[in-house]
Amino acid sequence: MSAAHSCANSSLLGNKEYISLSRALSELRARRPIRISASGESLLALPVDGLDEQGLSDFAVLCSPNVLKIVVTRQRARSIGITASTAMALPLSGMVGMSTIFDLAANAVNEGHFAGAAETASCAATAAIRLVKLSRSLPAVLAAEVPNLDNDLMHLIVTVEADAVNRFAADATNAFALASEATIPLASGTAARFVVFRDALGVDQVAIIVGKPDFTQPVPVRLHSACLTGDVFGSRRCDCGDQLRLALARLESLGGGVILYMAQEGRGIGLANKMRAYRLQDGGLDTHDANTTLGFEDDERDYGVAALMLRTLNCTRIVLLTNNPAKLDGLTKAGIEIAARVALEAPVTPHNRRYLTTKAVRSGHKIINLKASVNEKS
Ligand SMILES: Nc1nc2c(ncn2[C@@H]2O[C@H](COP(=O)(O)OP(=O)(O)OP(=O)(O)O)[C@@H](O)[C@H]2O)c(=O)[nH]1
Ligand SMILES: [Zn+2]
Repeated sequence: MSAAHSCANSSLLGNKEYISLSRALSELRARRPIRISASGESLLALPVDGLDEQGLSDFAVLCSPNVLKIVVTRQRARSIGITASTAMALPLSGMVGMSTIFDLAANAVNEGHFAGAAETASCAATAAIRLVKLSRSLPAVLAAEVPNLDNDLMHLIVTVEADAVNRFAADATNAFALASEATIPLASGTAARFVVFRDALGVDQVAIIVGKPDFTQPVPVRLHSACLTGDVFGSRRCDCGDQLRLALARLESLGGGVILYMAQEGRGIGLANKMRAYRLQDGGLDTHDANTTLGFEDDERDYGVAALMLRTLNCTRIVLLTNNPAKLDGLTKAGIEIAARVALEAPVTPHNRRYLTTKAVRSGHKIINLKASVNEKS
């Protein structure tokens, strides 16, 4: 099989914009500041996630005398009591420490430490959040206007344009190449071909061709988002592991099919943030509100990459195994023809009932077992 969608040209002689963006992303992952420019402004930005007191103090010195702001998404702003329809920047008073900053970014309601009123985040600040999100960090950054300094340190800081960030975010996940493939015998006795794609951010996405599907007919496909806790360890908080095993058995009984195992842990927020969301759920929030309290969408997934993978496999007419209407919608919009949907109903248990009910009520998941089990009880 040959690569269908090669990565954006990342050689040194390639696209300069792409190179500076991927460098900026590496800087953010290493918890170092970057500079983001937009018309009329230039900001230094640093992710809140993973920052310690020393990092905060170094950043404050670097930005001095300019005021530090914390930039949060509209969802996070709302959860700390600010009416917002865009990302917001909150000026900080001089003496705040990391615990206050982290509270503002992700924890409790804490409105007492803004030095001034919340402002609509600028283009550069909004782009900073977008880039930080690509690194699977909490969507919150510290930002300040670039101080009027011309020293060696300033020259070391990677600079990107806000517009370029937006182009990069849209393109990077959809530019991917075939990395490798191999055949693996499964415990059930079926052979499966694991085809690994790698996107331009270095993230691996896997298509597992189970058995020998007939590609001249609509191919049975399970589009599955990674869930370490459920898929590997059988967590009872969700139905993921059960659904994965049901899907595999179903594909085998249908003579073969494809599992797209997507690196979209926690509905796209990443494993660390999923654990943060679980802690908020332990405090009483449901799975949707926990995501938005952390500043994310309730579901951050995009199914465009899955559609590209299917196209690469010559699999554009499918039977989709799912209860999730957003998957049907996402793949259809990306040009995949869905000949039929097959439900994938995991057992409802006391542990997962609340989670499944939220999915049914708030995301429209079609879960008949849930109704049956509710009726049984009443
Ligand atoms: N943020 C968050 N993610 C969760 C939680 N519980 C499970 N997940 C993630 O939710 C995703 C579930 O994905 P899928 O199994 O593909 O499916 P789905 O959206 O439930 O739709 P189906 O196709 O019907 O299974 C996985 O990425 C899990 O890691 C939770 O409480 N919070
Ligand atoms: Zn799960």
